[in-house]
Amino acid sequence: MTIRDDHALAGDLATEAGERLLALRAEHGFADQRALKDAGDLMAHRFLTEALQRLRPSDSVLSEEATREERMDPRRLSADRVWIVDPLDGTREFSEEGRSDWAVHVALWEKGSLTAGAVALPAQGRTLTAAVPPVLARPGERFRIAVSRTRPPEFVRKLAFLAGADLVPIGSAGAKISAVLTGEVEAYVHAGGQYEWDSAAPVAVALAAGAHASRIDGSPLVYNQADPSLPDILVCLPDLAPTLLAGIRDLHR
Ligand SMILES: Nc1ncnc2c1ncn2[C@@H]1O[C@H](COP(=O)(O)O)[C@@H](OP(=O)(O)O)[C@H]1O
Ligand SMILES: [Mg+2]
Repeated sequence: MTIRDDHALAGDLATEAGERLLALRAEHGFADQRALKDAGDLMAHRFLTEALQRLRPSDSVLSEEATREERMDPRRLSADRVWIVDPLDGTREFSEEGRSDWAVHVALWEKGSLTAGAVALPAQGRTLTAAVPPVLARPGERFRIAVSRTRPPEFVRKLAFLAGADLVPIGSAGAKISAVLTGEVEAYVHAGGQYEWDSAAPVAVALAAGAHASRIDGSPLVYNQADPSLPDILVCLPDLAPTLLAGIRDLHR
């Protein structure tokens, strides 16, 4: 790979890591899910961090699979450019045969904002990018809210009831945000725990597409913090944001 612009690099790296994960899945099989998860996380992390080290040697990297010391490296906090990557988001789903709700996230944060991002959905055969973002659908009468398959927040069921929406369980934050952007659902709500790498790349794509993306209290999602915890998020079609934010506020009173 030669030196390319940051958008192209994000897209190429996410796509290539995804292709390697598909090959690993085919080769490894699903008999030992724990081993498949670990092998996928490690292989994709190594591929992305080695490629970024080679192609962007002066940039910092924040990866889910880095060691605690690497994640706490103070140079990241004073850096102008930080790649925020989740080598395998939806690790659980990656290890389940037939599931396509897992993703590779590659985002670039520069001086306070996300300036490039790509989400590869290898088992869906596509990569969404902030450079060429999807065209958003218009909301219909009734709408759908994507939630975690395994950790749906308690209040989201009530929110869906109040808003007249259906809940759609999907694995991976990247796959859920992508589902909002491609019209499979209209919103994604999460609370109770998550990290910067779970949302940076899909949020970069969502914002470029003109979707709403914020914390569930409506405040901005802020990246490259000392503590990478970013425990809650709302991504939705822009017309639905006022209703959903008001509903969430009422349920938390
Ligand atoms: N309560 C929680 N605490 C920490 N991480 C959480 C979480 N809920 C979801 N996540 C992370 O967010 C991603 C999407 O989760 P889910 O599929 O349940 O919606 C997963 O990333 P990884 O697969 O990269 O670990 C998962 O670990
Ligand atoms: Mg993740």
